[in-house]
Amino acid sequence: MSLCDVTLREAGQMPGRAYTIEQKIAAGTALDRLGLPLIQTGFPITGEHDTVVTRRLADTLEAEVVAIARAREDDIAAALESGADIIEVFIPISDRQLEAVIDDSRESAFDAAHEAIDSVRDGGAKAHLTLMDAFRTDAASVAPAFEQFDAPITLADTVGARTPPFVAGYLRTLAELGVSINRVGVHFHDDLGLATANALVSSQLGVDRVDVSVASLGERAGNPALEECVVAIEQDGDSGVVLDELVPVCRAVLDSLDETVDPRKAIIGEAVTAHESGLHTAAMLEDPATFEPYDPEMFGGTRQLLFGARTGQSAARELLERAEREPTDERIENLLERLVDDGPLELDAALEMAERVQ
Ligand SMILES: CC(=O)SCCNC(=O)CCNC(=O)[C@H](O)C(C)(C)COP(=O)(O)OP(=O)(O)OC[C@H]1O[C@@H](n2cnc3c(N)ncnc32)[C@H](O)[C@@H]1OP(=O)(O)O
Ligand SMILES: O=C(O)CCC(=O)C(=O)O
Repeated sequence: MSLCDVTLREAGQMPGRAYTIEQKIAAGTALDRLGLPLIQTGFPITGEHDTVVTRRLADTLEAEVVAIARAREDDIAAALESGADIIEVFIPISDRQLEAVIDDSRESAFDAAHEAIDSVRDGGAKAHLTLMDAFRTDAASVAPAFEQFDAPITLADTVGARTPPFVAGYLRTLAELGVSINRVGVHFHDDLGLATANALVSSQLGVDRVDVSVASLGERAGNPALEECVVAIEQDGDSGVVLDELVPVCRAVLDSLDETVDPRKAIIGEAVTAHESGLHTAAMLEDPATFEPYDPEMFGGTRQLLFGARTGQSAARELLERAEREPTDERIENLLERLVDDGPLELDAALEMAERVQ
């Protein structure tokens, strides 16, 4: 399974955003440190901005650079002009989107996609196909695309309407209809807060490609969070990314784009690897895994043990022992009082206090 990062293209669609070319180049360059196979950079028909970003990143990144295009000659020409390695042609496939977006039939959309894919290949790029709103389309209407097109096909939950049980059932139905799941890519949105869960279910069922974005940046509620998918996949599998760069790269991308996340954001929030509860810190001094799901350092993050008003006798005793002081009852009480007054303190500062306390 390959992860495709879509941050640059999806984040650029968020209302009010006007990233500069240099911001996107910095973000794309940082992303490349993760060793991702695919980085989607933009939609070149929208203008010079996405064309320049795509061209510069296609010239410099190790990852294959993906540009998107409608199934139209002008879009394909613009995408080819941008120098993208892969051009991802997208067409609507649900009845609702066929009517409202292109006012045409599924057969005509397929015909346009065939022509577009031929043009992409004639122009020297690789072609991928995305079926918009696929997850709101009867599987029997989606399965024929896998017979008709030899390109990799991504199925999009364009409005983020689906749940993990639905996604699993949908992919199994496609398999029963003869589709090889290892040809399927998936693109989810987080409108129900389930994009990451949907991505993981798809990954477990053996899809070929999963689209992700840093901190879920993307249209409306965004996409599966890159950092959440990587850490979750790594619990029992291989995400294929450079693990100890994960947190630094995600933060570098956010900095480049001038985006912030809540301190409590999973994996990359500043607060999510900090612990102050007395029962937890006491046990974590012995064995950090007691109260954490993964070692943050494995992903380039840092664990923070804090000592203050919530510290209990066990942790105070351990601090004194580590500071090579006899943990008498009086000393434990004094240390706890000092921690209430001056805390919360990080481990080193708490140890210094334990060294000095009467
Ligand atoms: C699901 C996604 O996230 S897709 C990406 C969404 N991103 C954006 O929309 C980026 C910002 N958009 C834009 O800058 C503009 O909308 C542009 C440059 C893309 C297009 O602008 P315009 O040419 O003025 O057209 P407009 O936005 O009205 O698009 C409608 C046209 O696209 C056609 N179209 C829409 N989707 C497709 C498709 N997948 N394949 C082929 N044609 C399509 C419609 O049929 C319609 O064609 P018509 O003009 O011949 O009637
Ligand atoms: O991923 C693409 O190629 C565009 C389609 C998309 O973003 C979506 O359907 O949500």
